Amino acid sequence: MLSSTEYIEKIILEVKAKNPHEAEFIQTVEEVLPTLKPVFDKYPEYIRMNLLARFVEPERQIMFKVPWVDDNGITQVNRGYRVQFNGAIGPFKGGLRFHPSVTLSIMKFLGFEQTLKNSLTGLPIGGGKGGSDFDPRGKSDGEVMRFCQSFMTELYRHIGADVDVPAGDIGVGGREIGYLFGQFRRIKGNYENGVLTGKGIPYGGSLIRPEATGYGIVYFANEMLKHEGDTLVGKTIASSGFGNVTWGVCQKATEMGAKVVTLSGPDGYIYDPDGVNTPEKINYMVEMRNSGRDKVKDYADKFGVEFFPGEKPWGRKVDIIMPCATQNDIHLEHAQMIVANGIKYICEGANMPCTNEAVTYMMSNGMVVGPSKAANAGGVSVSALEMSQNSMRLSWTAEEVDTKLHQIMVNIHKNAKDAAEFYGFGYNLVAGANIAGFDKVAKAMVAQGNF
Ligand SMILES: NC(=O)C1=CN([C@@H]2O[C@H](COP(=O)(O)OP(=O)(O)OC[C@H]3O[C@@H](n4cnc5c(N)ncnc54)[C@H](OP(=O)(O)O)[C@@H]3O)[C@@H](O)[C@H]2O)C=CC1
Ligand SMILES: O=C(O)CCC(=O)C(=O)O
Repeated sequence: MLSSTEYIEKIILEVKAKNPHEAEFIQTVEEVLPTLKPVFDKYPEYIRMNLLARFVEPERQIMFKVPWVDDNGITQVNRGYRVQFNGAIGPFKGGLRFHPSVTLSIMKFLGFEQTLKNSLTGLPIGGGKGGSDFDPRGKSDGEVMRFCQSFMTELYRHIGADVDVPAGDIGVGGREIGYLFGQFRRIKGNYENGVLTGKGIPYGGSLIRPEATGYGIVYFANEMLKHEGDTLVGKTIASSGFGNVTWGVCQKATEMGAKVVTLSGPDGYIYDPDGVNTPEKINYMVEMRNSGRDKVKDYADKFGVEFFPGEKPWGRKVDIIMPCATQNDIHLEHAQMIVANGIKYICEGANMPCTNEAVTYMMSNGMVVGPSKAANAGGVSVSALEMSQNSMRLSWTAEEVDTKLHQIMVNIHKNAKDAAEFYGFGYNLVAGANIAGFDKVAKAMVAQGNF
C-alpha cells in the first residue's frame, strides 16, 4: 500500500491530469491535501478506500445555457453552473456567484472549499456552489430580473429544501434571491421557502443573514487575537472590496472597538485614517455598491480622504489584514510587504483570497493566518439557521441569531485549533481547519459506503 505522502501526491497528480485548465481548483487541492497527511497516517484504511479520490470529485456538475432578453430586445446567452460537490453530511449548500470571471474551475474550487467550511460549522449541510458568467454591472433591474428568471428556469429541477439550497455570493444579494425565489415558486406552484437562503424578511429570510459573513469574520479574528493574549480594541484593519462582506466587517469591527481604514474597488483603494465607522460612511458603501458605478473613489470624493488609483491596500501599515473581495487578491509580493510592515494577523474574508505562496510566506514569518473556510463561515451558518427557522415556521430575533452565530464562530476557532494541536501542527489554523472540516465528511463518507 502507498504511504500517506505517496497517496496524497498521487491524488494531486491525478487532479492536475484530469483538470489541466482548472487553475483555481488545482490551487485549493494543492493547499488542502498535504495538510491531511497525519489523518491518513492515523487512518490508513482511508487509503485502501481511496477516500481522497472520491473527495476531490464533485458528486454532480451541472452546466446549462441561460438565454435572456436585454433592454434593447436582443437575446443574450450566458452559461449557468451548479456544482453539487459533496452531500455526505447534508443537502448541498452554497452560494451563487454572478461575475464575468466565473468558470467551472472557480465553481469547483468554491464547492470544494464550501464542503470543508460547511462541515466546520457543525451544522448538517453539504457543499455546493453555482453561478454564471453574467455581469450584473450596468444592467437594469429588468435585465437582472429576466436573467434570474431564465437561470432558475433550468436550476429549479436540480434544487430543493432537502436537496440543494443555493444562496448569494459575489453579484447575488437580496434582489437576485427575490427574483430567483419568485421564479422557483411560479414554476413549482408550492411554497418551499427552504429552497433558497438570503431571502427577504417578509418571505422567510433570517435577520442578520446579510451581516453574518462580516460579523463572523470579526468574531473569528477576535478569537485569534484572544489566543495571542491580544484584543481587537484600538486595532486598525486593512480590508479590500466594498461589497456585502466588507460592509458587515466594518459594522462589527466598529462595534468591537477596531476600525477599518481601507476599502478597495476595481479602480484602486481609499485610506480613511478615522475609519469606515459611522452609519453615514457604512451606508454610503451600500449606496456605492447598489449604484453599479463600481468605483471606490466615490468614497474618497464624498468624505475627503486619500484615493490611490490602481493600487491595492496591502502596503499599508495596520494591525490586521482582512481581504474581503475575491480570490487571489494577495500574492507573494503583497505578503512580503505585509510581513515587512510587521503585521501579525490576517483573517481571510473572501474565499481563497491569498495565493498558496503568499500564505506559506506569511505563516513561515510568524503571522497568524485565519483561513477563509473557517473565518468566513458565518454567512453559511446563518443560512443554515434560516433553513432551521423555515422548517420550524418561525423567526428568531436578531439577538438570538447573532448569539448563535457568535457561538458557532467560537466553536469553529476552537475545533480548528484543537485539531491542529492534536495532529502536531501547533497553532496552525490553516491545517486545523482543513483537518477538522475533513474529519466529519470523511467519517460520513465511510459510513455511507462506496459513494
Ligand atoms: N456573501 C456571502 O455571504 C459570502 C461571501 N463570501 C466571499 O466573500 C467575497 C466577497 O463577497 P460579497 O461581499 O458577497 O460580494 P459582493 O458582490 O457584495 O462584493 C464583491 C467585491 O469583490 C470585488 N470583486 C469581485 N470579483 C472580483 C474580481 N474578479 N476582481 C476584483 N474584484 C472583484 C467586487 O468588485 P467588482 O464589482 O469590481 O467585481 C466587490 O467589491 C467573495 O470571495 C465571496 O465568495 C464568503 C462567504 C459568504
Ligand atoms: O449562505 C450560503 O449558503 C453560502 C455562502 C457562501 O457562498 C460562502 O460561504 O462562500
